[in-house]
Amino acid sequence: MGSSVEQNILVTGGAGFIGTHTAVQLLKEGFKVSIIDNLDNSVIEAVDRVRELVGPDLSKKLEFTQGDLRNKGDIEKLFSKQRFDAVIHFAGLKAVGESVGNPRRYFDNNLVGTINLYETMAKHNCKMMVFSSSATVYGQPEKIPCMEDFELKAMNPYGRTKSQPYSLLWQLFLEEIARDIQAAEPEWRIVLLRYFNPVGAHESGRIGEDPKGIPNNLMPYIQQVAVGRLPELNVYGHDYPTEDGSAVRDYIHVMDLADGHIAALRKLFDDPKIGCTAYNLGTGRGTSVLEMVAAFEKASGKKIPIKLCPRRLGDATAVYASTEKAEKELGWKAKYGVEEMCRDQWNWANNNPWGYQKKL
Ligand SMILES: NC(=O)c1ccc[n+]([C@@H]2O[C@H](COP(=O)([O-])OP(=O)(O)OC[C@H]3O[C@@H](n4cnc5c(N)ncnc54)[C@H](O)[C@@H]3O)[C@@H](O)[C@H]2O)c1
Ligand SMILES: O=c1ccn([C@@H]2O[C@H](COP(=O)(O)OP(=O)(O)O[C@H]3O[C@H](CO)[C@@H](O)[C@H](O)[C@H]3O)[C@@H](O)[C@H]2O)c(=O)[nH]1
Repeated sequence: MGSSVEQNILVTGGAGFIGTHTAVQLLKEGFKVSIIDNLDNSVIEAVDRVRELVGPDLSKKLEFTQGDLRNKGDIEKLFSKQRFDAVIHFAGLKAVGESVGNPRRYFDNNLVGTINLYETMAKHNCKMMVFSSSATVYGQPEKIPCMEDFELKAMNPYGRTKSQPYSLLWQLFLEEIARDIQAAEPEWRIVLLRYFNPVGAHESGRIGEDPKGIPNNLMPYIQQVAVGRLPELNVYGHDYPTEDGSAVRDYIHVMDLADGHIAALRKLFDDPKIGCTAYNLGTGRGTSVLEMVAAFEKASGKKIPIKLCPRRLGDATAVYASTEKAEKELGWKAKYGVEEMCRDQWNWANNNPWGYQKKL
C-alpha cells in the first residue's frame, strides 16, 4: 500500500471497547478516522481519552458523530459530507443473554443497521469493509485449532439447535450477507475478522472494556472481583475433558486485535482479488479458565475467590485459532501473551475501578 496519510476510515461503533483501541492505532498509523456511535454501550469519555492518548495533532484527524446505524439518514449525512476509503464496522449489540430474551432488538440493531450501512456505502461507491465477526461462528468445533475453511456447522439446523446458542445466529447471518453481497457485486472487498476472546486494555490504562451491568465475559468479571465490585468468580464447568477441567479459549490482547484491523485494511487496499475473505484473529494458544484466574492473580497480586459451578449452556469445551492464514496473508501475528493481557487488564481496572464513571 502507498502512504496511508490521507486515507479516511469510517469506524462504526468506534466508542466501544475494540473500536477505541483500533482508533488509537489507526490515528498513529496516519489514517483519518471518523467514528459513528449511538453510545448505546459506550460513553463519550472514551472518545475523549482516545484524543488524549494520541495528542492534539493527531486528534485533529479524529471526528465523532453521535448517530445510529438503524437510521439511514445518520449514515447518509456522513457520506454526503466526505469520501471514505473504507469502513471498519464494529457497531453492534453483543450481550448474549439479552439477545435470547429480545431477539428482535438484536436483529433490528445488528442486521438492519448493517444493511443500512452497506446500502449507503454502495450509493457512495465506498466498497471496502472490515467486519467484526467472531469465533462463535465455529460453534462447538469438532477439531481444534479452528481453520477458516471449517464448515460453519451452526448453519445447519442440527448444529443450530444442539450446539450453537440461538442468540448468536445473527453473527452467522452477517457473514452470509457479506458473502452474498460480494458474490453479486464483485467490486466489493470485504474482510471478515473472526475474533477469538478479546481481553486486556491499552497499556496506558486510560481506555479499556467497561461493560454495563454484571459482565458476561470472563475477564471483565475477574476484573470486577479484583477491585471489589463483585464478591467471587463463578467458574462455569470444572468437569470438561481438559487438563484442569475448566474450558479452554484463545484470549487475544485488544491491542493485537487493533493491529489486526490495520493489517486487514492494508490487505483491502492492496489486493483487488480479496473478494470476501475471513481471517481468524487469535494467538493460536488455548488457556483454561483456571489458568486465566491464576495469571490475573499473579499480575494483580489480588486473590480472586472462585466458586465451581455447573457448565454454562451452549459453551464449547475448547476453542482456539489456527493463525496461519492471517500470518501468511495479512502479515499479522499476535505479539502479546496471557501475562501482558492480565497486566494491562489490571492496570486499566486498578486505575478505573468503575470504568469510565467518575465515581460510584
Ligand atoms: N468483545 C468481544 O468479545 C467480541 C468478540 C467477537 C465479536 N465482537 C464484535 O465486535 C464488535 C465490537 O465489539 P466491542 O467489544 O467493542 O463492543 P462494544 O459494545 O464495546 O462496542 C460496540 C459499539 O457499537 C455501538 N453501537 C451499537 N449499536 C449501534 C448502532 N445501531 N448505531 C451506532 N452505534 C452502535 C455501541 O454503543 C458501542 O459503542 C461488535 O460487533 C461485537 O459483536 C466482539
Ligand atoms: O463469569 C464467568 C464468565 C465466563 N466463564 C467461562 O470463561 C470462558 C470464556 O467465557 P466468555 O468470556 O464469556 O467468552 P466465550 O463464551 O468464549 O465467548 C463469548 O464471548 C466472546 C468474547 O466476547 C464472544 O466472541 C463470543 O461470541 C461469546 O460467545 C467460558 O468457558 C465461560 O464458561 C466463567 O467461568 N465465569
